[in-house]
Amino acid sequence: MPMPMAMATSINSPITFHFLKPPLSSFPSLSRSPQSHCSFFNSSTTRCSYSSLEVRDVSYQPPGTEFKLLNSVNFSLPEKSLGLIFGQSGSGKTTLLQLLAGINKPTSGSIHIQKYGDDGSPSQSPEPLVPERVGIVFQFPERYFVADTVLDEVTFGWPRQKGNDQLRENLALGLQRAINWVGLSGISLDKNPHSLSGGYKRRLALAIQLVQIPDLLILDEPLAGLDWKARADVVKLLKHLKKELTVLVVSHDLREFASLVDQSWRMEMGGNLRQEFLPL
Ligand SMILES: Nc1ncnc2c1ncn2[C@@H]1O[C@H](COP(=O)(O)OP(=O)(O)OP(=O)(O)O)[C@@H](O)[C@H]1O
Repeated sequence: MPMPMAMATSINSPITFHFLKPPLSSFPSLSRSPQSHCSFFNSSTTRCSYSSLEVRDVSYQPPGTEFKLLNSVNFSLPEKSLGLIFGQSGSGKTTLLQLLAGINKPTSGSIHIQKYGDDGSPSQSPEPLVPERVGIVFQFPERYFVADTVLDEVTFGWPRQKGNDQLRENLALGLQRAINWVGLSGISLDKNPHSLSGGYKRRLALAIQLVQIPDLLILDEPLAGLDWKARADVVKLLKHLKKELTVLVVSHDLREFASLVDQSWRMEMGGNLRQEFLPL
């Protein structure tokens, strides 16, 4: 494993990095740019601008096959909210997540971020959701850990060449924020990721996706394989994260997510998505 560009000198919070001057002792709370902005018209009326993920008429037919896995999928998810997709195994949920993450391209339809003004109408042209701005945590992410230390795992994809100090400094700042944010700051960065508890492995997988704040954070079955305590921990963490991020979850664990879900959809066999309250 090559040495990471950012070398931790202190393994407990706060993390410090050789190339950061001065060493960080605190970091700002997460903020997204652009943020939603509210105007106050009178004592009872507040109008806010906001952005929304908009999926329009998305269909997907794998190349070389004759059948559609997704059939004209439509939904919107406003920023800083949590949406949950549930449905039968094999209905197409993961297929949809893969399109949102840019792993595959829709056969037809569009996936955009649309900004809205105070009056609720679009304030500019929709922007495509770019894969670099999407964080995705697959099912059982710990199975894909490749490094011997937490620090190497989290910095694995970082640029290694010299001469890009600004980028590396930004990544280091983002890393410190992400580590604190998911509650990993008490964990030694020298620890082997595979020796972490189930819940902490999931936190690490989340931290990796949060170094650069994504426009959309996607989680595929985030509670799968965890014991009851770790499941409760992850749910609590997501409750916190959704205040700042747009989160889309695919899960069968409807009861545990019920208190966090802002919108939900059922994926029906044949790849048809329809809005539906959680069937609890
Ligand atoms: N590239 C592909 N070519 C052909 N069929 C595919 C391809 N990818 C997925 N499928 C099929 O599409 C269907 C939907 O799969 P998908 O993984 O999206 O379902 P899912 O709803 O996420 O299921 P689960 O809840 O079990 O994870 C399945 O029948 C799967 O076998």
